[in-house]
Amino acid sequence: MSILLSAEQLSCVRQDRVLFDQLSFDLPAGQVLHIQGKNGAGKSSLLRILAGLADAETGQVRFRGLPITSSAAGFSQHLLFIGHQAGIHSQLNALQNLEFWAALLGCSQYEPYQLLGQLGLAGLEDIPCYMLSAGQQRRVSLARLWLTERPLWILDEPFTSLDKQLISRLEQQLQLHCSRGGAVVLTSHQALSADYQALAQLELQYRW
Ligand SMILES: Nc1ncnc2c1ncn2[C@@H]1O[C@H](COP(=O)(O)OP(=O)(O)OP(=O)(O)O)[C@@H](O)[C@H]1O
Repeated sequence: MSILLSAEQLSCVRQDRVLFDQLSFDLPAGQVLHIQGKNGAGKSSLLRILAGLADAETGQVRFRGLPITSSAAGFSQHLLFIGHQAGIHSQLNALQNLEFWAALLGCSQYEPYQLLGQLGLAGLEDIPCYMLSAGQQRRVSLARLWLTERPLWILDEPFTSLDKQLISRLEQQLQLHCSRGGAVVLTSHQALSADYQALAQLELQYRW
């Protein structure tokens, strides 16, 4: 399998605390990398570095062999990053958020009502997102995963606020993405339950 993403000797310091040091790994196409660790261990910091949103103290990140800093704009075309925040426009409704992302992600072949139905949002299409529950807002946010062909997904706590049914549906989508040659880096405090063709675990130890 070809390597999509490589972390090489990454070190990260926040508030004079070394979160991780000399961290290296490869993420092949088809793999899910599940990053775990206690609160404050540095999981989100690592994801932001992998996504090119923050700098490491040392080391570098490569996408398909090239440093992501060599073409940040090019790299971002291959990446879907969903952080802690839902990242939705709260004044817009679910349908309008979908339209925005579909345009941004260059997706023209999708059935918005069908997708929202799949995500358990049927009947809620016209309500401004700020009126939705936390789990419903998370569902709207995750709709992006059904709208993109970008190969690399970096997802910070994607299962937060989701009920069991949606967790299962999301895991199916991750499996499908990997079977198509994509790869996923995610953080989660809970174990993954689907049967992934390639699943790697990385535990970040909390350092004082
Ligand atoms: N931008 C920043 N400036 C200063 N300190 C930061 C910054 N971002 C994170 N930190 C610190 O780095 C440490 C790790 O934070 P991070 O969010 O990466 O942890 P985490 O493992 O994702 O935690 P959680 O499981 O609670 O989400 C924390 O102590 C935090 O206060």
